[in-house]
Amino acid sequence: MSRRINLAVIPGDGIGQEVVTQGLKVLRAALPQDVKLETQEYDFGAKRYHATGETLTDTDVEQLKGHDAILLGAIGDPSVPSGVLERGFLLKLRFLFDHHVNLRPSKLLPGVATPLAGQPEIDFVVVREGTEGPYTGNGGTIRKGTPHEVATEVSVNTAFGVERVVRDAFARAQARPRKKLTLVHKNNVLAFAGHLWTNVFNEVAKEFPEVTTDYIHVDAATIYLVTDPGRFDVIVTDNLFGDIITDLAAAVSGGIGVAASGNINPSGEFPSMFEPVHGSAPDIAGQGKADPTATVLSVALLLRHLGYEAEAARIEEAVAADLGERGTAPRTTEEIGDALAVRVAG
Ligand SMILES: NC(=O)c1ccc[n+]([C@@H]2O[C@H](COP(=O)([O-])OP(=O)(O)OC[C@H]3O[C@@H](n4cnc5c(N)ncnc54)[C@H](O)[C@@H]3O)[C@@H](O)[C@H]2O)c1
Ligand SMILES: CC(C)[C@H](C(=O)O)[C@@H](O)C(=O)O
Ligand SMILES: [Mg+2]
Repeated sequence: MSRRINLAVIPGDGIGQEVVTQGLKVLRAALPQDVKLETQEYDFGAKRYHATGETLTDTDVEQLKGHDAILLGAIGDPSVPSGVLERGFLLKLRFLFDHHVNLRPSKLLPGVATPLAGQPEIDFVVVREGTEGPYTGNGGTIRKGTPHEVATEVSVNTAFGVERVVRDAFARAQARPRKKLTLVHKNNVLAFAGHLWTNVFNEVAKEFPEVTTDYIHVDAATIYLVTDPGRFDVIVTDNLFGDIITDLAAAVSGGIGVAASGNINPSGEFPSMFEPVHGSAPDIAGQGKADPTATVLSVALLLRHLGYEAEAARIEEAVAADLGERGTAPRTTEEIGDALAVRVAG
């Protein structure tokens, strides 16, 4: 295991800086003395865009390649046209660094409020494909701005891309106690892509006889995520469906403020990037209201990815203990970060 972590830190926009500061605080508290943490901060986001017109240059990409991992707060700001930073920075980086496994765990911890009735058992992982689907920018517009405008946004699904993420999801299901994998798609309507996903899923399933499998249409999946989330163990799904169901998954398992994610490049060819599922939350930015827990849990995913399992587990235990005792009195972003850092260090 490397005893040095060379981390790229991208606070980004809105609440990004606030939550990343707390994430780094907890990271420092979790690391043993002999692990040297080197961080380099990058100023990607709205400010840089307004100053230079750039979102992510070739030079930036080369520099980012030199890091062991990336910690991102969030990107996106009302002062920048929608999509410019999301596509020009975030998706560009996910694609260039081949982050094809977008890992989004959901666990309802004891004592944590959920809008669902009772206290259902929620402990599942969504493996969201991260480089294909309707996200690739394959589309166009004709007769723009006229009453006869036509817009297309093509969903790209390759056998190569689907197979590698499905295989990853099977391996993750195999490693979990329940060993269950659910394919979520919409193969009754999106027949071409749905056929490819279903076929690949069924083929790869033959290599994992211990894994129980099922299939659910994405619309029905939103029902079960609310009425029977305990049925899920690992879910594999395409990029857009995964985006949508993981916000819903967050909402039922403690809220968007505690939902973590990893954009993983499993081969290690490029650094993986860890970030909260949420965005830059301009509605609460700069007010100390953002919950940094999602970022802290993303730091735990980052540590696990780099081989620091004990440190990752300690962060998760600290979060579980803190959430269990939170009560209703509101705390600031910094107060939550401090409390977590103390628990982790203690
Ligand atoms: N990975 C990313 O960088 C990322 C992810 C999602 C959205 N975005 C971008 O962020 C901007 C805002 O998007 P949005 O409003 O659709 O989604 P959002 O996730 O930023 O906010 C949705 C709601 O959740 C709340 N929220 C989010 N994070 C929270 C936290 N840590 N603690 C407490 N409440 C929190 C917000 O206040 C808001 O009410 C847009 O520009 C969007 O494109 C970026
Ligand atoms: C901001 C946007 C590009 C992004 C996505 O759709 O993947 C976000 O919603 C997320 O969930 O990380
Ligand atoms: Mg999203």
